[in-house]
Amino acid sequence: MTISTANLGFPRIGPRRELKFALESFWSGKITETELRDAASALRVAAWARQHAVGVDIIPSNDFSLYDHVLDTSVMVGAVPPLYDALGALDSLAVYFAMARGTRTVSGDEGCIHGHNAASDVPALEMTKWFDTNYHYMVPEVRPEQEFRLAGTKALDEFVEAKALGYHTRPVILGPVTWLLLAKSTAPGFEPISLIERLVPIYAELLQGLAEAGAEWVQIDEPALVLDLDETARDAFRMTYGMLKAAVPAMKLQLTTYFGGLGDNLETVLALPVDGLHLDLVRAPEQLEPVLLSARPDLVLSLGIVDGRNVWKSDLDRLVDWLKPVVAKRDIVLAPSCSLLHAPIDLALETSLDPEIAEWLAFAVQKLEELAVLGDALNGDRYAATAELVANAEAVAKRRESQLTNDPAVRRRLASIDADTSQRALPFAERAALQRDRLRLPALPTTTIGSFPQTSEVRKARAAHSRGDLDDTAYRDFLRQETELAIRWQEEIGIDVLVHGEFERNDMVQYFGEKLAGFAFTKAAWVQSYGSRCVRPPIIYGDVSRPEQMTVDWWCFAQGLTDRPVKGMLTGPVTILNWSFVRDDQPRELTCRQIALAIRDEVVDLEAAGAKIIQIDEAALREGLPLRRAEWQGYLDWAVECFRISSSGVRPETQIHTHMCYSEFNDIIAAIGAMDADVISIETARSKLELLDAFSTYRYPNDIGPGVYDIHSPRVPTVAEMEHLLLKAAETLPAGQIWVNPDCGLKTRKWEDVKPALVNMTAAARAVREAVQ
Ligand SMILES: CN1c2c(nc(N)[nH]c2=O)NC[C@@H]1CNc1ccc(C(=O)N[C@@H](CCC(=O)N[C@@H](CCC(=O)N[C@@H](CCC(=O)O)C(=O)O)C(=O)O)C(=O)O)cc1
Ligand SMILES: N[C@@H](CCS)C(=O)O
Ligand SMILES: [Zn+2]
Repeated sequence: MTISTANLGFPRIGPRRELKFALESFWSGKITETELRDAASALRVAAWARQHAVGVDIIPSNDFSLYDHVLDTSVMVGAVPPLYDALGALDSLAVYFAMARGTRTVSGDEGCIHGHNAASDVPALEMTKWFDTNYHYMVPEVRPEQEFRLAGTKALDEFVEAKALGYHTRPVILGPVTWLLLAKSTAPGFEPISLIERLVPIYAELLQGLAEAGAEWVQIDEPALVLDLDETARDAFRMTYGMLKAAVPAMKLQLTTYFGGLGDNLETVLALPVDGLHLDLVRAPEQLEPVLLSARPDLVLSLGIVDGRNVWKSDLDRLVDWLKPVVAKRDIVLAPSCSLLHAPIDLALETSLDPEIAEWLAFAVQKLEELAVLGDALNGDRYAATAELVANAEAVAKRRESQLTNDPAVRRRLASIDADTSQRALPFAERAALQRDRLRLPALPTTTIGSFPQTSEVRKARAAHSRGDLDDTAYRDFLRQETELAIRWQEEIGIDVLVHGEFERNDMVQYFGEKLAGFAFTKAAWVQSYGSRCVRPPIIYGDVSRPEQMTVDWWCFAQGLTDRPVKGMLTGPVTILNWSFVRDDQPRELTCRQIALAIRDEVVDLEAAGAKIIQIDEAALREGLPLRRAEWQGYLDWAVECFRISSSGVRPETQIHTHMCYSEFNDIIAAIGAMDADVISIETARSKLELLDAFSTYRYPNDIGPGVYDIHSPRVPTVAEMEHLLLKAAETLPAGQIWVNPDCGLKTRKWEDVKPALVNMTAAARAVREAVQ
């Protein structure tokens, strides 16, 4: 029986974020298209060389993208909405980046995503989260009259590019069914999946081209197969793969699933005429047994056994023991559970981690090395792999036994919490009365979500500080100056509840990761979030606690400058958990409860320092929902409890806010209600407040700040527009329940956009106050 190793996708951003810098230079006119394309090619070449050097047998191509692979697929099949027609050829960079970022005739702005300004400008496509990851894709848009054509040659070009270098790759393509299931329709009631028969011939043509160029296998990603699917979607899978196999019999198809188990889709999948099937055995190890029982003997199984979504070394001995009986019976491919897009590239670049912790970790390159060792070990060549297996076993054992992961005080504290810990002392109505008396805010109070523009001066100062070129005092003074300017300006334009601006924070999760015990943070472990934007998720390796205050000094400084209330500003436990690499040696909910207690400590200290309002952001609570509906309630129960643990240590007169972006609340509105925040600010501007229906139908009792200003666009909303939205909100909700704020934080915007927008927002609030009182 043969055993080979495969990769499903390599990180694209580059070990030193070369793609980010090339893109941003191109967008600001500093480099040409040729220079951008050269930089992209250099990254692909380096990635192939690296994977080859590590010993991966099956190396992917077309896993690279200049912005997003879902957008690449839309362009490939000619699904470019007519809005972009005038901008150039369908496969031109002008059209591609217009779809990704919108166009803008005013000053060049790297951060000007998702927006447009002048009448001739076009908006970007909608952007949303890729399954349950922190990666965002551009939502495909289709119409009932949609026609497709093979409009892009990227998959073929990259296969040929690799081949010319001597790498015989397996091209990766996003499958047609998943692409359509992710698409949105411009016509109400029209189901994009009904276009499947028109789309499949384009894929057949692509496969034919790849086969003629010499490709033997193609990896077709269909992660939708791990979701709850109806019969229409299952029929679409049957029809698609039947048609593709019949059209291009010579091409071997590897159907690739990840982010979960096939569950009730298993029977459908095993009946498809594909040649290979990839399973995510990290998320769903239990599916191996039924697959082995029922799969055709000639179906090549690709076993995703190395975690592509986390940073821990695999336990190779355990995997060898588990897989030995399997490889004795059939050909298999060993692979990461999913594309390595979601992992940082190379642990070797990370020079300042505690060596004890570094020894427990594997980033993308190290994960591929693990596969090579496993391949050797399972190929009967245990001897060749012995040294690596021994080293791996030692590292795994050291992590298991390490004192660093275990803090008895945290465990004792967690064991002592009871129902009161997650319960405010009074119900909302009574708290609200006390808060009204104390805060004396006008009707429809104005506020913002927390961050103000992270200008390049702010980032440069922080970079200089961490390099040691700017001392602590100079850095602190610089941040104080920025904070003071922000406070003065908010007072000047008449915002009612102020924020300090978050200038001291590199990121809303990483900042806390750097201050909490049990977390390690990295310097170079970037993971793409969208386009050129990246994050460095902190690594939760041990029991979490808060050794010292994290935000109180900054809040005190800001509050000391003004008589108006300044919000304390924290990231909530669920969001910190969902945007970190989480330890895999205990349930996630246990880690989340530990974070919740740490955040609670900060909330209590902010109150003791005098904060009357404290915001605990839970931007990632909604997106953390499991992919299968049957698992939602279990997650929501502990997620809501964790938020409540973090927010319930304060007196009734202290007002707790929360904020959620990417809000699609209809199906979880009861859980949002159960969080019992005094005020919730949500993203609504883009949906023209449609989201408020969920709150009004549910009779959400607490206060709500529906975002009236779409911060994803540099466009300055007019007073009339925001007035209209507020009046519309007042038709749906009692005016006394409404706050006035933007959709989200303003860190990616520029001051020149933010200032007029917030001036208009306060004017709109004043006008509506008069109208509704
Ligand atoms: C709300 N969002 C967030 C998500 N996840 C998070 N962990 N955080 C989030 O805020 N998920 C959903 C969305 C995703 N949205 C975004 C929005 C913006 C970014 C972004 O801007 N990322 C920055 C990096 C942010 C950061 O860590 N900055 C650091 C380091 C800055 C840096 O690059 N410094 C340079 C030197 C600077 C100079 O000289 O100019 C260097 O180190 O070389 C900081 O500010 O200190 C990005 O640039 O990609 C991400 C997700
Ligand atoms: N307080 C954060 C929340 C973003 S979701 C900010 O304003 O950037
Ligand atoms: Zn937000």
